[in-house]
Amino acid sequence: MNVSSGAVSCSDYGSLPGPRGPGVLQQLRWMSRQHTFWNDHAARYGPAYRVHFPFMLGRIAVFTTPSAAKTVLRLKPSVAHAGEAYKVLEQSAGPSAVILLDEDEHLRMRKLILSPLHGDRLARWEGFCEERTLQAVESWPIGTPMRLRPITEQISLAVILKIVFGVRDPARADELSGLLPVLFDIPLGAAPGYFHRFGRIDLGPRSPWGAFRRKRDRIDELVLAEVADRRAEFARDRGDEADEAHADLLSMLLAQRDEQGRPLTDRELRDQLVTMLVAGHETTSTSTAWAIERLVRHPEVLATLKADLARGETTYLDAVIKETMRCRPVVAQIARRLTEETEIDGTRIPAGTTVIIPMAVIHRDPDVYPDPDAFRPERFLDGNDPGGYSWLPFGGGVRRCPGASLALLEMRVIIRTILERVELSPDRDEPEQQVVRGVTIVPSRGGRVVVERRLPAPARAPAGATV
Ligand code: HEM
Repeated sequence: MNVSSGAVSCSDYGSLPGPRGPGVLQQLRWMSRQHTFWNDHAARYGPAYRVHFPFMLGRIAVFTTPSAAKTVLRLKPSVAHAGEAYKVLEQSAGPSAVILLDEDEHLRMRKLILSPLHGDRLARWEGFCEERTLQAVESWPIGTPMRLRPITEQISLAVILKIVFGVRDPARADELSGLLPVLFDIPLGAAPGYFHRFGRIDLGPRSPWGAFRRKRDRIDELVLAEVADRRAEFARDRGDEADEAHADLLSMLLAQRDEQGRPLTDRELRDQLVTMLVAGHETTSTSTAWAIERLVRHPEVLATLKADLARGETTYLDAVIKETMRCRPVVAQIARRLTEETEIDGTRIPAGTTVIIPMAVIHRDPDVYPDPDAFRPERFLDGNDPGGYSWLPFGGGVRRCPGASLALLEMRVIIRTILERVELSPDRDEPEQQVVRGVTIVPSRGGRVVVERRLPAPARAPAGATV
């Protein structure tokens, strides 16, 4: 058995409190309001409780303290399987996607996809991101409410398409961009197909699963056509990744060989590419929209940020981003399936149980974040940062989001560029509600703002060169 440190006496999973109602209702409630579900239950049952989702995960133990998060995220990869816990994503991501693998297979694939996401490689995308943001800002109407989230989504999508494919064929990239939302904004009628094969009944293009499947098949065709073109290109000129034309993920994956000298299969390539495209833009664009949603409703924070940016400083901007991701985490929880009985915060959790760490609750712990509803970036300044396992928007341990540095870079560039070029106000005073869209939590009205006026370009060198 795995044992967490610090436990004095130990209780069993069965003694954990939790709702008595049917599991189906528990799961439906979670699906409609993930963050509220975890918070309401924590308020009622305390820092450790159990729930049951019959169509997904089954028996679940929920832990809401930073110390439990630390224990769970430091468990050996052979004991805590994230791939198994995220199995519900298989219909979008594909069975060989890095997020669905565990242990050695996971480690191998993760190493491969990390190559283009290293800090020093990322700087090259900064100029492209700024350029796309400026193009978008120029077309914004003055005085008319508009939704920010679709705009930030387009910017992040353009960036991730460049990083993943390098984009040789713009028409293919455009068609792909239009189709991708079906993989994360899952139509209600197709949702049962994610949980069970009985939900995957194709009654033609107008049936929910039929429509979903056809779009997914078309995405696969487009991705595989790109893979075929690039395999041919690779065989011809063997790209050097130092050369800009081969700095994308696909070029890097094409060059990989396993111990037997075999390249990745088409299926493996498709699953990594699609996962990166989806995971790599929806979360980032939503977080960016939340940051602006929070800023326009907190004029004093906005003024401090603008003054800081005008001095060429980005410390406060980083604190604003951290505070946004604390109080509006776009992913509400992370999960691990235990392969062995494990003791967590003094409770023995049997093998086969899924352990959930809901960031949506940890980020609101008043002992760590006093007055948790207040939007206060100062919490993260001057050594106040509680750090460690209290701030987990990107998850943690060996499964920590590999795109975190890219996401933070994009958020910095997009927020700074927008604030330097336009003066924004909220379309109404009330904050936007947090609503579930697929696997992320988005602003209920899309992050609506009004452009009050345009601002003159700041006297500052543009960000790194355009790729
Ligand atoms: C604000 C933006 C983002 C947020 C909040 C976010 C959040 C997360 C979270 C919570 C996880 C699960 C971690 C765990 O279980 O411990 C994850 C995994 C992952 N994310 Fe992100 N993510 C973001 C951006 C990105 C970007 C930009 C990319 C790609 C470029 C990306 C690719 C992935 C992948 C491939 C995984 C699976 C990693 C693995 O299984 O080893 N994400 N992300």
